[in-house]
Formats: sequence, C-alpha cells, structure tokens
Amino acid sequence: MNDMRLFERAAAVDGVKIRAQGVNVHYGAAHALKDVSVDIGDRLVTAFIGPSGCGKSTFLRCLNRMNDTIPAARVTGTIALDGQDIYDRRVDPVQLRAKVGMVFQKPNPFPKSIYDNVAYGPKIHGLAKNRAELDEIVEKALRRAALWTEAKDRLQSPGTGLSGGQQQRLCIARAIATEPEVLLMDEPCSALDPIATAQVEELIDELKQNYSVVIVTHSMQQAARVSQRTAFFHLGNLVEYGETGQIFTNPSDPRTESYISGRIG
Ligand SMILES: Nc1ncnc2c1ncn2[C@@H]1O[C@H](COP(=O)(O)OP(=O)(O)OP(=O)(O)O)[C@@H](O)[C@H]1O
Repeated sequence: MNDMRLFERAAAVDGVKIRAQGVNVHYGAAHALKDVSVDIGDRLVTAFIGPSGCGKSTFLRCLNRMNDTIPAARVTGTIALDGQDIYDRRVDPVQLRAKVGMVFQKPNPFPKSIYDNVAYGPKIHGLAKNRAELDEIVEKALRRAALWTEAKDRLQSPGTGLSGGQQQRLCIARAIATEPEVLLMDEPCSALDPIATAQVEELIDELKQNYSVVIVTHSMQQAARVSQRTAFFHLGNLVEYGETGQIFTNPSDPRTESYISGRIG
C-alpha cells in the first residue's frame, strides 16, 4: 500500500494536528528527551523555547523522523499526525517529510539552480503534470517566501549564489513547494537580518491560515510575536505548554518564569 494514503484520508482530529505521547530520545546512553507528551494544534504556530541543549531541536526532529538520520538516536513513544502513527513501519519517511516539511537554522540550498531547488520536491513527488505546472508551483512558492521579485530574473543561477537571507527564503520556498501540512522551523531567522526576519515572520503568519507551524526560537520576542502556543523545555523535560500569552505573562512553573525573565538560559 502507498504509505501516505494512510494520511491522505485523515484530517486533524479535534483541532490536534500532531499528538506526541511519552516521547523519549536517547543518543547512545544520553537521555536527551524525557517523556514528552504534547498536542500540536492545527492551523496554529507553536513555539518551542528553552535554554541551549534542553532538547528543542531533538523533539522537533522527532516530528518528521529526521532523527532516523542520526545513527545514535533512539526514539520511543508515539507520535501521530492526524491520528496516524508516523513511526508505523508502513510509513515512508521521505513521503512523511513532504507532509511535514523542515527549515533548518543554517540555510542549506542544494548545489542547483534557484528553480531546481524549489522544483526538486514537487518533481520527486509527482506534483506537476508538465513543465507549465511546475513553473507555476515554483513561482507560487517563491512568491509566498517573499523571494520572487529578487529571484525571477535569475531562476537558472545557483541557489548558493544568493545572500544568506535570500538562501533561507529559498529553503522556505523549497519546503512549502510540496504543500506540507506542517512546517517545522529550527531557528529559521538566526542567520537573518531584521528585514529578512520580519519577512519570514510575516510568512509564518500567513502559513498558519492553512498549515501548522512549529518554530524553535531563542528569541522570546519572536515567540511572543509569531506563536499562539508555547512549549518551554528544560533539561530534556517539557516543563510547561500553553497559550503563548499566558506562558509569557503568567507562567505556572518557576523554571519557566526564571527563563523568560532571563534568570536561566
Ligand atoms: N546528533 C547528536 N548526537 C548526540 N547528542 C546529541 C545530538 N544532537 C543533540 N544531542 C544532545 O542532546 C541534547 C539536546 O540537544 P538539542 O540540540 O535537541 O537541544 P536544543 O534545545 O535544540 O539546543 P540549542 O538551543 O542549543 O539548539 C544535548 O545534550 C545535545 O548535546
């Protein structure tokens, strides 16, 4: 059976796009993530915050099985997308990652043209019937990533020739070209200037009309600006999770309060 049919029939269950239950991650003997359970809301932006090394990226990578690519990593517990177990052995991780896309901290365009960077995913997943359709997908993704104006006259130039901020927007265009349902962003603005950061934040806001976005950020201002839900991690534990406004103004755990007030981190 084609694995992604498992997902195609499904829709978010009670507003929950991803449900993680009892997730643990070990790297060899090191216990990096401890019994994390969380519901990621549909059509919301969820921010993961917490001090360096607390497990934010580790957990983010669980959500599209990127930890499969790290030989030392062992993931236990369950994670369901639209009620379907993403660790089911019938699920092809490559197909899963088209649905649950990812943008990394450091822009990592392929050593290909701007056009081919964006066209790559739609091509391998057969999303375009012909060149005209592919052109349309590429243009739409570049427009949504706020890169079209700068890129439209140099689509055949190498993606690596763009500035850092442009490269990151190219990577976002690449990730959204396959129309993912969830977009995971691991500190996507850390290499960007304030203008490019504002553009990416605007895009995140727009994306949440249709998708779930999960963003790891060290900037509490950014978490407060872009997210509706915030999860605070500390030493591999999910300490607190809730409405962003409540987490920042009235956290219930003293560790959260210490972090947001700058006393730990
Ligand atoms: N590939 C890996 N191999 C071994 N240990 C790892 C690996 N990736 C992360 N770790 C360890 O797991 C723990 C959590 O790391 P992780 O990168 O998830 O934290 P983080 O909260 O995202 O940190 P940062 O904010 O600095 O990016 C750390 O102790 C880290 O050293």
